[in-house]
Amino acid sequence: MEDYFAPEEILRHLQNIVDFGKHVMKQFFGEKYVHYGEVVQLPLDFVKQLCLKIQSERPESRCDKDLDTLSGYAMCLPNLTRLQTYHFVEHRPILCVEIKPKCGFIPFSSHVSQEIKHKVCRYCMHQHLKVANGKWKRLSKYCPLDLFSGNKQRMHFALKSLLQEAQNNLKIFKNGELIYGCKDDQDSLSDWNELACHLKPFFFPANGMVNGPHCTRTIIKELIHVITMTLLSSTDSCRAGNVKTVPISRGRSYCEASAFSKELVRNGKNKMESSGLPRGCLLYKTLQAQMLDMLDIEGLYPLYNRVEQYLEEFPEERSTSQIDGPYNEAFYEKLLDLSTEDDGTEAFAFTKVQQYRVAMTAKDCSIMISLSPCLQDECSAQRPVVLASKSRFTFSVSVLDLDLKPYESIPHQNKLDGKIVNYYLKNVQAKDDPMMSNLFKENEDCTLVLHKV
Ligand SMILES: O=P(O)(O)O[C@@H]1[C@@H](OP(=O)(O)O)[C@H](OP(=O)(O)O)[C@H](O)[C@H](OP(=O)(O)O)[C@H]1OP(=O)(O)O
Ligand SMILES: Nc1ncnc2c1ncn2[C@@H]1O[C@H](COP(=O)(O)OP(=O)(O)OP(=O)(O)O)[C@@H](O)[C@H]1O
Repeated sequence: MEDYFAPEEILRHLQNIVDFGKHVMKQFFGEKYVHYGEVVQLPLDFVKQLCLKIQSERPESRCDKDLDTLSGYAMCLPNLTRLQTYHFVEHRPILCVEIKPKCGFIPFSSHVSQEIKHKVCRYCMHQHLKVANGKWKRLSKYCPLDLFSGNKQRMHFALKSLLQEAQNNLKIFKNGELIYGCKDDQDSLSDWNELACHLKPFFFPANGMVNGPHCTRTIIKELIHVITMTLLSSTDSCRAGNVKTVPISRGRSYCEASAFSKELVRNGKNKMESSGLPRGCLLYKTLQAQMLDMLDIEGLYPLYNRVEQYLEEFPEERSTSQIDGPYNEAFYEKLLDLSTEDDGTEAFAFTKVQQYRVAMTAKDCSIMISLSPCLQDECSAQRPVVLASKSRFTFSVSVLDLDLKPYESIPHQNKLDGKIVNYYLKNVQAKDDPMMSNLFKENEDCTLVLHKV
């Protein structure tokens, strides 16, 4: 049975989304990166026609969610596949890369019960379960810890891996139209050739290159370089840069399952570079918000149960606790309390639950990078510019999908965490090369492990 929501409930829900962007995410991520939009009213006829028109374009897996055609309320957002920073000459071609980076850190919480969670990141573990469940056909070599490392070599590897297996983590748009990503049955080689054809005029406008595999590789390299540079750029400053935040160095800075880490070990190198992210870049801000999950779901779940018990006893407290909004300044202020010492109070449990919801949101958001070619004499100090070998781009970086994750999804998170870890332990780690994990131990503890010969 479908849920029916009264128009005023839909309006409240949409207003909550806007408020959350405006009062919370904008503070964490920065003014320029967040576009929270506004709630608008639309004629019902228009909404119905729109719904019919887009139905065939929606991914099948999302079609269980119906579009609301009854309330007449909708969210109006800028088109983030276009440049956000300036009113730019519209007829210029625009390239947009959308990345859903997922969780970029390994839990550092002492509540974690399985050692593997301190070694292998959730994305890499989850990959195996997703392939087993048929969500994707192949494992991806992408590891979020490489992308969030700030080390260019690791970032290049992560981006190349995303280009090889885009899954739902990478999309590329040209002039607002999807040209890459979102297909599981893709043959990445022929797809790269097709992608390179689209990209060639952007990166080699003088057209001095012939086609072929060498040309494709060169163009893909240029693309990866440009994405890396924009991801490391700091085009905004915000309050969270000045307030106390979770030290980014907490937890391990690499994931044992990353193909990049494994390759290093195989080549006899045991030093994993993590150059660190510049404080102003969007990746850094995303990671900061993700790290509001300080207790891990294992430490958080008992607190969720405490909140549940309390609300059962005092249901009227649900509105004062702001679980369902309003997501205003006061809500934001409460999120800044980073203490992890449990004093046994409901207040502590409420704060940690809300922080966890914000962290979950940041773990599932997407980054949009829009690039538009510009000429040398058009560059000015106010316009961020990124250089490729034979071209230059002005760009904007934005964050997308910032609706606060529901309180009700916490039990699901808890179950899923167990499933991911158990599947990995049973089906993957058990079969892994034991030599490999010994090498990692050497690297981690800086002690010599003597192997029997
Ligand atoms: O739990 P995860 O990590 O699988 O994330 C879900 C995403 O799957 P992914 O792992 O990115 O393929 C999932 O992505 P897809 O819809 O499968 O592309 C959703 O973003 C889901 O959010 P929501 O429940 O629709 O609000 C996401 O659920 P939340 O956990 O963020 O609620
Ligand atoms: N403001 C925007 N500008 C450009 N593209 C967007 C914008 N918002 C969403 N998109 C595109 O639409 C995709 C889906 O967006 P999002 O996840 O926010 O939709 P949703 O409402 O959760 O979808 P669903 O109705 O399937 O649940 C994004 O991954 C992105 O490619």
